[in-house]
Amino acid sequence: MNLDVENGSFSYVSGTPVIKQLDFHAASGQLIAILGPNGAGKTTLLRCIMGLLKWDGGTSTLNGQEIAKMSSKKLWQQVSYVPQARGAFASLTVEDMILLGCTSRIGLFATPGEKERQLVADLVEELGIQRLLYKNCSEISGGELQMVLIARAMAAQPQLLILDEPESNLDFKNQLIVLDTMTKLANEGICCIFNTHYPNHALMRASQSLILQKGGDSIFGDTTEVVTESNIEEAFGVEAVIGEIETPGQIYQSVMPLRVTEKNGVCEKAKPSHITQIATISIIVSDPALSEKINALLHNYRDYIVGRMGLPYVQGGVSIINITLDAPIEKITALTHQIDILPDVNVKTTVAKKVVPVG
Ligand SMILES: Nc1ncnc2c1ncn2[C@@H]1O[C@H](COP(=O)(O)OP(=O)(O)OP(=O)(O)O)[C@@H](O)[C@H]1O
Repeated sequence: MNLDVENGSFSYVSGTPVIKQLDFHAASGQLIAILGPNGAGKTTLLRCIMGLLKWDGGTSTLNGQEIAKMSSKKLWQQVSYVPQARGAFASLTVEDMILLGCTSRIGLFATPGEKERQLVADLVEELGIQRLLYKNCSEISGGELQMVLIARAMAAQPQLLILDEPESNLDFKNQLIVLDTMTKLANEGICCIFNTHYPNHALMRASQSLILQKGGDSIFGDTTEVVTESNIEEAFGVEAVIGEIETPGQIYQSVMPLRVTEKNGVCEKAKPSHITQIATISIIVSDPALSEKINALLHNYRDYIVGRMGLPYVQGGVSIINITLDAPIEKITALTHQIDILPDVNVKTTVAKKVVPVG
């Protein structure tokens, strides 16, 4: 699956752009976060991508085919959308609401069979909402409805899952369930794109991020080059620090907002360093199926890798990979992050104090 937005521009009112000349690429297996202040245009962007709003200029294509020219049947067989869980919802049971997600595959007037009911049972179990199955959607909370809408979208078994603030409204546990579910789907090859108000969630899970600013400017790339302290300040007008929280199993990056600065400049990707540093990255993988994904990631950084040692420790049920890099710090950080967001992988990077000027 490949989704491409080329030169996308949109405004509701002529002369007041919401999105300006956006270029954006998403592929199977990616989990992509879209960030930006309230009213920047994140929902508008999702709606433009899916053809629910018409770009003023530019196109979205899915596997090379322009979305605006696709039949809605063909589009919704491949794409599922989870809108924000606001407003009134039809008086359906949770089970029937989730079964609706199957209609793009089995047809609107077909009766769902045992296979579809089993799929719904599996989904509610995965999302921890079994207790809601026979309740009415009008009698559940906003957060519960959010989980039901995610289950409905997953029931369609899409190639591309687009979610508008899926973790808003949810408590810590359900936020993690949603993040884990999106991560799992991405690792199964689905592409997930989600709007979020949590830069931490982008840092924890997203391989790529897009920040949309008020006025339509945007920046897109690897999460570590986009979700930076300076871009948070430019886009949100908030001074913030990105720190690390170390647990025995993992190091997490976390954003702490400090104060309102009202700065409102243009976001930029982190500038490449003119020095390289020697670093070792130690990886412990407990799921052998992930080795292929890690190899593909390492291949992208092959120009910087100066040493590599793999040690399958079968008795312990893990594989240990040690990588030595000579690379600009942002490449070291980016590779560490790409590995870190994989499930069942521990990664630890040590950077040597000596720095080497490039050239
Ligand atoms: N149908 C509409 N007609 C005119 N203006 C609109 C319409 N929908 C949204 N807007 C405006 O477009 C801008 C972007 O709105 P949008 O909902 O896409 O932002 P958002 O980034 O998703 O916001 P939030 O984070 O608050 O959910 C806002 O200024 C909003 O007021």
